[in-house]
Amino acid sequence: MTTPSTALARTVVTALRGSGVCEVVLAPGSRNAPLSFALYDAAQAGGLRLHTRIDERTAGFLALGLGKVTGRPAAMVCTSGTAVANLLPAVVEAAHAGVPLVVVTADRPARLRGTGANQTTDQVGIFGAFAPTLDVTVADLDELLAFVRTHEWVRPVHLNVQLDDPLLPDDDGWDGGDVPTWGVTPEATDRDVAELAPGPRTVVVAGDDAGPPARQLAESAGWPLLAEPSSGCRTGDAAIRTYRLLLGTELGERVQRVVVFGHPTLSRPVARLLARDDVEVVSVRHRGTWSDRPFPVSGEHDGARVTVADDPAWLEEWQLVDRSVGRKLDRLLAAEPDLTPHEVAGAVSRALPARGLLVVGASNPVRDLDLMVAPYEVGGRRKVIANRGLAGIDGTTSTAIGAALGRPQSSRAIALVGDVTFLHDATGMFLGPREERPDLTIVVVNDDGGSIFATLEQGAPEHAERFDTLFGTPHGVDLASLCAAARVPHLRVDSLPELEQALASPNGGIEVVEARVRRDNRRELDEKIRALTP
Ligand SMILES: Cc1ncc(C[n+]2csc(CCOP(=O)(O)OP(=O)(O)O)c2C)c(N)n1
Ligand SMILES: C=C(O[C@H]1C=C[C@H](C(=O)CCC(=O)O)[C@@H](C(=O)O)[C@@H]1O)C(=O)O
Ligand SMILES: [Mg+2]
Repeated sequence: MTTPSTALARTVVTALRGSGVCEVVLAPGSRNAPLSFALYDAAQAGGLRLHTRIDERTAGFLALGLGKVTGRPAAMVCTSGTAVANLLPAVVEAAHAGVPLVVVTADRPARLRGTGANQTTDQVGIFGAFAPTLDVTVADLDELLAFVRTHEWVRPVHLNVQLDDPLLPDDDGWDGGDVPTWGVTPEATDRDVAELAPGPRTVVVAGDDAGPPARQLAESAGWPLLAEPSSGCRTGDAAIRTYRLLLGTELGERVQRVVVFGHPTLSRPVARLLARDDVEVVSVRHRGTWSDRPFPVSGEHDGARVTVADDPAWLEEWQLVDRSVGRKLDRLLAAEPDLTPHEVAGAVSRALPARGLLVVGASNPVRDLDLMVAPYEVGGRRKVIANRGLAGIDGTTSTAIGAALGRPQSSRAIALVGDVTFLHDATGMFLGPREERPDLTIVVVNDDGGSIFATLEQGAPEHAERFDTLFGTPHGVDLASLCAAARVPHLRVDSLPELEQALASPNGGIEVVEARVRRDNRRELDEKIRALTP
């Protein structure tokens, strides 16, 4: 018989494993020592893979990346106090994006709550509705299993484990114990699928995590597919590369109906289209909390299909114009004297082979990719993901490392991020010498600040005097030195051929390719691109 805290911790670990958790990210602490020892033993027994990270923010986003590619919850474990609060960014992103996640926090015993006991705060309910808390005091496996399994993998859950002294096991270890069988929740049978008739000039909008159903509808109906890079369906002949530019033309004005899948977040032209009162919007439900659409819809459904294909002339018109504007965009960029962020995104999208993994950061990189990705072939099994639940720039490096670790079958793993995004998660590169490292090329588009703001209202000349202080935030950080400090190989490139050469010859392991680009001409370049017409 071991100590009560060790017995409780082992029961919690058994419940995690009995709920399908195979990946656990641990941040070191003393109060969570019983959990740490139990996790170590379970990992040794072969029941799960254990990752250790010193920064809980990093741990949270690493677990998020693992969950995004496996579709099963990863768990993250930490000590009490501010460590718990550092998990909130990953929790709210997971909740809004519908990514499974289990948060396990060590806590002082309830008798100390409300006192000045060290490292003791109110951890029960700390994540609000984004991750309901079970305050764990007794080793009740059935209760734990019931709680962790009820969320059906579409939102995080929080186990707050009260652990009392003695915290360390007093036996020779644990064999991981017997693991309850974990059954996958059966697919709901009473799905509500909208039956759509041809006729209205229709486009299919595929936002983040829309998945193949959006493409399948567009292809069977013969409708243009406006798919964001992380939609999971930027594939096939119906996908329109320059849709965000075309929506501002006469073609876009003729749209009468939209079928929307996933979580569209990228562009104002799509947001404007979905808000138009002369356009009917049919919504296909997406995962994630707050799934109500922020625009009027004629109906919410679990799916959508057509009984007969529509007149092909409408799609053919979009395809013809798309090819024309795409050629003009490529010519415009090639005429620029310096390497442009859009060309970086284009090179990265071309370097992504079938079965490859691409993790793209918020801000301009995902938008540049949106303009530059020539739709991939169907069946290429490329996985392009982004943290679009809340479009944060935090934790992107960690998300990419987690996704690469969770998808070892990837033929190649690449991340495309901006410099501020990269700096925001610098600790994502701080892996201990015994930590598993994936092959991952992190392409950093370095324009020494946040260039997206230059393309927004605050980038107008009248704000120039305050712009860099408030929005541009130049930092002058030497990324080579930062990478050296983390012992991560770094290469700087200043031209498209250099970038293409770097992408064609990966080092292996985690590496950074820094593409230096301008930020001073971003607004002007953006305006020239937006002005392109068929
Ligand atoms: C956690 C978080 N903080 C702040 C923001 C606001 N924000 C959006 S984009 C951006 C700048 C990103 O700069 P960078 O990564 O260099 O990309 P660029 O715009 O230069 O392409 C900021 C601060 C955010 N989305 N998330
Ligand atoms: C920087 C933030 O997010 C803003 C980023 C871009 C959005 C945008 O309008 C891009 C323009 C386009 O692609 O068409 C902007 C928006 O949605 O209005 C976001 O607020 C931020 O800190 O919020
Ligand atoms: Mg930048």
